[in-house]
Amino acid sequence: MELTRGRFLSLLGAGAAGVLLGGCAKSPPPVDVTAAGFGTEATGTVKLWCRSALQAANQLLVDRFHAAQDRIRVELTPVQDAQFVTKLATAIRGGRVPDIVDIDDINSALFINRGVFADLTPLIEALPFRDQLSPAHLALGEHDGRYYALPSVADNSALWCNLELLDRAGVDIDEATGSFDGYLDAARAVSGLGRDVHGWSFPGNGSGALGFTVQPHIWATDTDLITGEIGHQRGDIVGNDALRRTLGLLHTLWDEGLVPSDADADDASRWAANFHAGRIGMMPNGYGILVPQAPPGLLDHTEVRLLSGPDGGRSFFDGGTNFCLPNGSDNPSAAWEFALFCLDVEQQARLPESGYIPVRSDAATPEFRADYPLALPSLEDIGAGYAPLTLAYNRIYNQSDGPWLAMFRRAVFGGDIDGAMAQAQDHYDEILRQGDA
Ligand SMILES: OC[C@H]1O[C@H](O[C@H]2O[C@H](CO)[C@@H](O)[C@H](O)[C@H]2O)[C@H](O)[C@@H](O)[C@@H]1O
Repeated sequence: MELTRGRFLSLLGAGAAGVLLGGCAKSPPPVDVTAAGFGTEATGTVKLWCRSALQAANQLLVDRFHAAQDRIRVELTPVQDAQFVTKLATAIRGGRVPDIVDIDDINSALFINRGVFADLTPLIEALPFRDQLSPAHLALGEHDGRYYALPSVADNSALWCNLELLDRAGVDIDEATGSFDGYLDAARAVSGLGRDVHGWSFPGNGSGALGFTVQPHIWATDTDLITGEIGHQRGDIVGNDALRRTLGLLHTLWDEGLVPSDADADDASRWAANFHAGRIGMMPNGYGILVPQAPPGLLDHTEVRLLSGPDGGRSFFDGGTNFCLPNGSDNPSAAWEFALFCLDVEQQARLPESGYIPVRSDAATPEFRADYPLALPSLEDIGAGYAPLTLAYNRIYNQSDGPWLAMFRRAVFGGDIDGAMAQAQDHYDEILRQGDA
């Protein structure tokens, strides 16, 4: 389905629409990635936009690229996550685009459906490591059987476990982490260790962080909360048993005091502190949040598992970034050369230094396994990763006035699971209808 200008603007929100409605730029010609010599021996400057959260990771790659060759210089511009879509859309409308963007993978489809990114299919299909690339990242960059995005960096959620607490509570990590019954038994046992110790933790007022860490419990059953193809999507909320049981688990954890008592107010800014203090048994979270700030010693008795569904299964949020080349840029050939450099195993295997995970499963070399055991679980089971392909992700999950957080809070803190799901069904459908209208 081709996304009309009206649909595109409504998805971006009123602020972006106001800017973008100002003028009507002509569509630039698509980048021809099949031109002779494309992506080799290029010269000049590459303008790269990255998510500001990933600035350090991108800067390391740029520095190493500069050290490895002297034909191409990369100018890095960090852009706040909340402004990325609007700024890029504005640049596209104005006809002054960067050569390459390292965009949140869940936002790739917004632009791909508008037809403003280069078709990278022949380049991606020719990569010798194409089959090792993260399938979920690739899926977010696919449209009508063509690929418009190259996976670049993974930012995955998983379950982080404090083995010292689990051992003291007499809990076996594998029994504890394979089902909701296992989670609950273990959380009760760990919480019994002391007043300040809790079996579980979640940021009950952090919409995006909850989207990142709670949804995989549902995906582990091969179910999503959104159903249908872009253009015909609706919520799969009422009657979604995996969702109902997930909300039920989280309500029980709250109701029985198995999570910290201020979890209802946490917008994810205080989230990791209790785990770092050694007071949380199990917590869904991301590598980049837990590892860089961890106090000495904690990680020696930390293990990571993928997130389970109610009765088993495994999944994780396959977040992070994709490289995309906006049509109409000055130097796409050099941009692709830089992208390929970043995809080298040598570069990918160093991503945990800046808090991220490779997008190539073959980056799990013996050295990588020895150096970064806590980054391994999602890489070893890369096919279990998922992220929803929708144009409405931000409005449903990342905006704090969206239906996801409202459903979570009414169900988990209010205990009205059925009422919360019924209300969310209507709100999901409304947003998806507007987005697809
Ligand atoms: O929007 C999809 C993205 O989800 C993650 O971000 C969310 O969780 C973070 C905490 O884990 C939170 O700090 C952020 O505000 C949330 O939007 C993830 O970090 C992204 O890489 C992922 O693509």
